[in-house]
Amino acid sequence: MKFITKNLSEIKDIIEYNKKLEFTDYDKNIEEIGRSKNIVILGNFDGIHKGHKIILEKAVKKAKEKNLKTIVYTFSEYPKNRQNKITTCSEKAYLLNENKIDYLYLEEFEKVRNYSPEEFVKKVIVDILNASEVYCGFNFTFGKGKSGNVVMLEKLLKEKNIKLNLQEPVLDENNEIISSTRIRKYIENTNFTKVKELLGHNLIILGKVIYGKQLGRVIGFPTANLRFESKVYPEFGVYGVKIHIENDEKVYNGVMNIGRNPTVDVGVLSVETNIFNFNEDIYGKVILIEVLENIRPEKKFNSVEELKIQIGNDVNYWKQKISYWRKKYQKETDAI
Ligand SMILES: Cc1cc2nc3c(=O)[nH]c(=O)nc-3n(C[C@H](O)[C@H](O)[C@H](O)COP(=O)(O)O)c2cc1C
Ligand SMILES: Nc1ncnc2c1ncn2[C@@H]1O[C@H](COP(=O)(O)OP(=O)(O)O)[C@@H](O)[C@H]1O
Repeated sequence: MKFITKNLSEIKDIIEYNKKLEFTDYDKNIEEIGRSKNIVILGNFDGIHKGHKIILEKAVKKAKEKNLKTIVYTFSEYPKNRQNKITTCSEKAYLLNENKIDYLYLEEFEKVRNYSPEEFVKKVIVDILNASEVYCGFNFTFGKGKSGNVVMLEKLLKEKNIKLNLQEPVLDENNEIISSTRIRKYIENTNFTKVKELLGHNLIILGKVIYGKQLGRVIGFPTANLRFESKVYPEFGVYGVKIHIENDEKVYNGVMNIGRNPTVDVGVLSVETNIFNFNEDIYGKVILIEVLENIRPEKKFNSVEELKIQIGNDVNYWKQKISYWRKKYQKETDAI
């Protein structure tokens, strides 16, 4: 997958994590997509849930049949869910690449926010994206103040000889519409069975390992700390996770704490993971965490000694669970 963006800082984590994702010149990529027609997929795609994946799959299949490229056109930072997004730009890029998209176009919202629906179709879909077909969901809106809906989009595209493929709502097992809003609630309530059912993958957290208090190693549980992003997190607490490390083929198990470390800290928000059977310096490396299960809420202990005992219990609990699953599913691999 290639990126079309002028804001490199938003995707630097994913580019470091996956060295195969080439970053090429903005102008060169714009020129490249202008050379032949493309399949364009429009939407915010927060989370890349099962509904999104169905649109992506259909678009990719069509592109293969017609020997065309797929472009996901989305906003890099969308004001509506700046604070409570499910996926950061880098996480979205990771998931879109998994779904075999050719180009990810990250648009600056400010640049197009005042376009009328007509202008948007002409300037973006026709002139820049060079679309032969467009895919989007039933509730897609566009243009100044969200003045355009899918009915208007279909009409405007038809005038330009572009076909619109509209995706009807995708339902979950209880016949409820799968939506980013519902998934956000399930994440906050730590209902990871539902999160996985609606996303079609485990909740992921991708980020660079930064320096913390350097106390973890002293109490016997070093933790790889990630910067706290403005996005939706499960409630403060301890979680069983899988960890993938940049440039490392292995998948590791571990336990993660999200919170303010009230026992020892003045309240800095942190996301930190103790990786099992691991002993390397990974400061500055990008890691990807898959969140599997809630173990317990974060707590203020009376002493660091008590905290240390409890972390030991958390680690043992999760290790036992892993060995139970390994036996049950007869898995040979290190990570569950
Ligand atoms: C599995 C696990 C559980 C944790 N639970 C708590 C907790 O309940 N309360 C708390 O104050 N800190 C908790 N922490 C965070 C520790 O306070 C933190 O890891 C330690 O202070 C080291 O921080 P550092 O990585 O910045 O050096 C937990 C950490 C881990 C790995
Ligand atoms: N098993 C492990 N789990 C997590 N980090 C580890 C592990 N082994 C070594 N490390 C390294 O140690 C660092 C964490 O040590 P820690 O004392 O908690 O320092 P900090 O407070 O800076 O995170 C990690 O960033 C990583 O580079």
